This record gives sequence, C-alpha cells and structure tokens, in this order.
Amino acid sequence: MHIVTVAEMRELEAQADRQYGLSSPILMENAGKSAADIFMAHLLPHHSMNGLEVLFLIGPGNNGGDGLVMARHLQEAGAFINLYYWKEQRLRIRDKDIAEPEVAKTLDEAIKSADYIIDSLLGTGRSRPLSEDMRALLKRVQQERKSRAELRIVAIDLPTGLNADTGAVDPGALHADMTITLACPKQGFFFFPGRDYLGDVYIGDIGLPADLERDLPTEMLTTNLVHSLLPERRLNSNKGTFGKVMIFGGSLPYPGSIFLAGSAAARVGAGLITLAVTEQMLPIYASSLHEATFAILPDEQAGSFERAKALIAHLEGYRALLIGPGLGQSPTTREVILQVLEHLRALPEEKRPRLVVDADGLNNLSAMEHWWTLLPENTVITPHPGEMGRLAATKVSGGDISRLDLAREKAKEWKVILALKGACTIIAHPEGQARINLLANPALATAGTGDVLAGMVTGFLAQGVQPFDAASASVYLHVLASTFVSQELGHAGLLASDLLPQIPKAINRAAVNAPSYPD
Ligand SMILES: NC(=O)C1=CN([C@@H]2O[C@H](COP(=O)(O)OP(=O)(O)OC[C@H]3O[C@@H](n4cnc5c(N)ncnc54)[C@H](OP(=O)(O)O)[C@@H]3O)[C@@H](O)[C@H]2O)[C@@H](O)CC1
Ligand SMILES: [K+]
Repeated sequence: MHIVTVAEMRELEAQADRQYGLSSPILMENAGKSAADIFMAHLLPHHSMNGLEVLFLIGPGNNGGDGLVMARHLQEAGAFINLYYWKEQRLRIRDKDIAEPEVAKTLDEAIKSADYIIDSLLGTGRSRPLSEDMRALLKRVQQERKSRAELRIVAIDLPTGLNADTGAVDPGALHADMTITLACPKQGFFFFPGRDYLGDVYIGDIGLPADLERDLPTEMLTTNLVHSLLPERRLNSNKGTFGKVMIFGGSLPYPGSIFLAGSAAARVGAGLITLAVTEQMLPIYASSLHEATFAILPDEQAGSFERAKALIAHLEGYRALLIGPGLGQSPTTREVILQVLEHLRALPEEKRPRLVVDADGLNNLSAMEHWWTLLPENTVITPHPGEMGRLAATKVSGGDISRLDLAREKAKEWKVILALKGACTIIAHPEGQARINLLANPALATAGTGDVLAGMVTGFLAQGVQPFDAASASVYLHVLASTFVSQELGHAGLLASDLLPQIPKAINRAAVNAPSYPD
C-alpha cells in the first residue's frame, strides 16, 4: 500500500483517466460506494442502518462529491440522511429543503440528534487556511462530540484542515474517530500533529489499477506487506535452518538490554542465540535466559585486541550480529567495534554475518569520524531521535515531516538501512524507498523496547530476510505486539519484557490473517 503526496495522488488520478478511461465521476462513484461500505462494516455494535441519523457536511469540491455519493448509499441502506452544503449554507433534512431563516437553528438540532457526522468538507484540495465560518461549524461539531460520547465523526479522505502532505493542522481542524481515506493513505497521516486527528484509518478502494502505484517511493507497513516478508518455516527444519544470532553488548550498569534483545531474536524465530559477554556478566544471564549460549569475552583489562579476537573467533557460522544493547561506551569498547567492523568488511558477502547496530553501538560509532565508511554493506541501524541527532550531528524532530527527508537523505549518504524510531517509525533504504508505520503506541515509550526491536531485526536477518524487509517486519510486529499488551494494560505501564511473549502472536496474526490494516 503506497503512501501519496497530494501531487502524486493527482498524478495517479490523471493517469487513471488517460490510460484506463477512469474519469473523475467514475472514481467519485467508486469512492462514495467504498466509503459507504467501510462505514457500514464498522458501525458501533449497538447501531443498525435502519433509522440511523447521519449528518453530512458537504464541501464545494470533490470531497463533498464523495460525501454525496456515500449519503445516497447510506440512505438506500435505511439511514436518515441530513445534508448541510457549507458553501451555499443550504440544509436538507431527510430530503426536504429547510427554509433559509430556519437553517441555523435546524442545523444545530441536526448536530444534536446525529448518530454520525460525516466530514466531507475539504480533502486534498484545501489550498488555504479554513475560513472563520467553517472553523465555527467544525468547533460546534467538536463541542457536540465532547458532550456526547456516543457521537462518531467520520472524515472522508482526511479530516478537514489537515495538511495531506505534512501533517500540519489548521487551528480549526476536526478530530475524527474514523478516517476513510480514498485509494492511498496520504503522507501527512504519518506525521504530527496530523496523526492524532485521524482516529481509526481505513482505506477505500476506488478502483485505481495497482500498476499505477508501482513506482511510488513510499509505502505504508501493512499486515499484507509484512506477511509477504516473513521467512518460510518449512517442516523439515532444524535450528541451523533458522540461523544463529550473536549479540555483543551487556555491561554492569545495563545488564537487561542484551537479555531483551536476545529473547526478541529468539521470539521472531532465530535458531540459536549467543550472547557475547564478559565472564563477570555471565551469572546474571545464565540464570535468566536459559535458551541462550554464551561467547565469553575477556574483560576490559585484557585490552581491545584480545576482546575483539575472541569475538571474531566466535563469529564463524553466525548469520547475524547485533552490536550495542547495554554495551557501554569506553575507548576499548570503541576499539573492539572498530576491529570487528574491519573483520566484517573483509569477509566475502556470503560469509559475512548481517550487521545491526543499535543503542551504545551507535553512540560509540557517532564518536568516530566518518563512521559510516566503517560499516559493511547492508548494515541496519536503528536510532531513536537522540541517537540519530548524534549520528547526523543535527537536531532531530520527534514527529514532524522533516524526519522523512532526513531519514531518506541519511540512508543514502550513509549507505545503510535506517530505521528512524519514534511514533510512526520510518525505515529508509539507501536507494530512496521508504516504509512508514501508521501504528504507534505511546506505551512503547519506555526503557528496553528499543533493545527488543533491535533483537527482532537481528533474528529475522539470521533467517535470511533481506535487511530492509527485516527492519520493516520488525517495526510493524513490534508495535502490533505492544497493542496486544495494551489491550490488557492500556497505554501505560508496559514493560519491554511484556512484549516478548506477544511477538510470536503478532507474527501469527500477520501470517494467518491479512487485512490491509488491523482493526
Ligand atoms: N479528482 C478525483 O478524481 C478524485 C477525488 N477524490 C476526492 O476529491 C478530493 C479532492 O477534490 P478537490 O480537488 O475538488 O478538493 P477538495 O478537497 O474537495 O476542495 C476543493 C474545494 O474547496 C475549496 N477550498 C479550498 N480551500 C478552502 C478553504 N480553506 N476553505 C474553503 N474552501 C476551500 C476550493 O475552492 P477554491 O479554492 O476554488 O475557492 C474547491 O472548491 C479528495 O480529497 C477526495 O475526497 C476522490 O474521490 C478520488 C477521485
Ligand atoms: K474531509
């Protein structure tokens, strides 16, 4: 499922017309029908279409046109339809025009009695700030929504006032409970503050041929996509089939990280997990992660050469290596990393373990000049905004659109697969493609969840999944796993280790059930 800018959406529509004769009226019919179908499939459980009161706010452009088509279908299905034409200030209540002097009062009554209010005022064609009278109308709707918990607001294509390219919002923008977007999700959905205005997102099929989208550079992570990226699990397998993972990390102040990463690699299905730690750390892990094996490294005093040599000696036969969780930052650690990277770069591709660098691996790297030239090809890095800021020597925003440009630019410059973490994580490929996760869960904003993600990526790499795909699948499944935890706990209080048993369930969900977007 590709993500579009407004210009790309217009180009798709123009091509659909030129190449397939799908004119604007045809697409609008499809859009309204599809929005009606999605709406009816997601009614609140106590509602039925018979006698449902639906108020449509109709705008002056094609977004309003979509609303009118949808209204016709809902009426045919038994709903009572009220239409407010914003530009003309005209109101129709159940097929009857309201006399002009009565419009304001009757509109207010229609707002008060609506079960659903459909926002089809403006879509991708909004070209300037909202007018004061439109803001006043939206404010009235928002106020009604606050006072009546059972009222639902449904945005067609996008909530009016949201910038479909950037996610910026007009001060009058409407918060939707549900957004039914047409053809493709819009780029602005993935950035803040816009993301918070969408509610649940559904994508309405308007019949655009799939091949028109093929060359678009940005994709949304969906269950379908992730399903196609998961490694095969053949019956005739042994632990060698699913690859060996080595993790270099763990230090006295941060003992938990490597445990989380190692467990997560196992939870995505890697065959064997080895933790490369000093003897001093061993008792901590041996009693908590029974399934792991250990590569015992000499401690800091032994010097970097001896430590690197021991790690390199263990690497043979390993398909994936994660450097970083809880590793700490010291000059000898940095030296070890340098020597291991040199070793990896010298190996032929087929013998080289795939590399993931996270956390202190990244912090150590960012202290080295031109660090990206030290990485072997196809390395995955998974920085959060703070780590990204250190790597790029710039300030990195938490969630606005500048993240996408930065991720693309740096993945290309550094020749890495870059997962820039945050709400709506971006995965950027050095050749310019990007994938973005619409799923976000504030419960993940807690210590250790990044270690889990890095471990998952490494575990998929060990199973032979390509780096861009391993990062993509992990990002999606990581949030999906967190939503399973949140179904029980809510959106706070999650421990990173709570994610671990949910990871196989998330994989199972992606493997078995493949809707375009999870409900
Ligand atoms: N084309 C297709 O094939 C398909 C299109 N589709 C649908 O069409 C939507 C895009 O349609 P669109 O381009 O007509 O834009 P839309 O968002 O309805 O608004 C434009 C109107 O609003 C006006 N206006 C602008 N800013 C304003 C403001 N601040 N305050 C007030 N008015 C403002 C502007 O007027 P003007 O600037 O001329 O004064 C113009 O009249 C898209 O989101 C999707 O829903 C789908 O069905 C798929 C097929
Ligand atoms: K809208």
